[in-house]
Amino acid sequence: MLELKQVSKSYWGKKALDGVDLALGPGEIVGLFGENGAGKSTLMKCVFGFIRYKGAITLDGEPITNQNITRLSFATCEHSFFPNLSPESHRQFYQAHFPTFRDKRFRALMDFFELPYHKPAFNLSTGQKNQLEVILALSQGADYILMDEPFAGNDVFNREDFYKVLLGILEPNETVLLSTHLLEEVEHFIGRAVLLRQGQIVGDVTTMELEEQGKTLMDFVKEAYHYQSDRVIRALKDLTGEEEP
Ligand SMILES: Nc1ncnc2c1ncn2[C@@H]1O[C@H](COP(=O)(O)OP(=O)(O)OP(=O)(O)O)[C@@H](O)[C@H]1O
Repeated sequence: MLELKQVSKSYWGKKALDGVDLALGPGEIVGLFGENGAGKSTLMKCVFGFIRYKGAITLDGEPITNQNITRLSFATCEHSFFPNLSPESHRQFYQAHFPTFRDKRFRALMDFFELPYHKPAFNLSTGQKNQLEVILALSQGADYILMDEPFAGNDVFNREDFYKVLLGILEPNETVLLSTHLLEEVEHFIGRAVLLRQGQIVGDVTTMELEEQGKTLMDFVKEAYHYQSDRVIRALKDLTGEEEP
């Protein structure tokens, strides 16, 4: 289990995460949602120890160190691959460094996305770079796969088909935490939705619970955010100074 207990993070005195408690169990596929600046990327960066934070993050009760960090993998829209290396060189590097590397999955996903094996990563398009990032995170052989807006800039067919493929290849003990703004696209892929607002968890629900309540993921997010549907009209009125007809 990946567990965050009372995790807080401030940047220059301003809170980005505020007392977050979250536990992810084996095999869960969890969507992490929230408005821009809600703290989604900060939460993931804390898990990997990229930034300092207050509170505790543990993996099966142990702190995350060099001993267990390979049980986690990360796909970020900021990209973490080596720009000068080709996908094939990444494959060889991962195979040498991660005993759990899933070569068959790597090749299957490379074929699915039709990525070139021998082109340096910096020569790939933005969408292809995202694909390589995701392929590496999924092939590392990690138990916990965290993805932060992995497909910002990818076309809709690629994204939708990818989620279907992902559901087909994930093994029952693999856990995914996926941050995205594309609620509708991942609604049928995830089993649980966690909602962040101003650094705090304001919603945590399984998709089965939503179904029982007859709600969509969008309903849930709007409710938890107290979304005001007249926001646009009010903003336009303020900007143009015009009264409503
Ligand atoms: N390096 C930084 N220095 C200062 N403030 C930061 C830094 N990184 C993030 N922040 C601030 O922390 C808060 C949370 O940012 P974060 O990137 O975690 O949000 P997010 O939910 O991932 O947003 P988005 O959906 O826009 O990617 C924001 O107010 C942001 O401005």
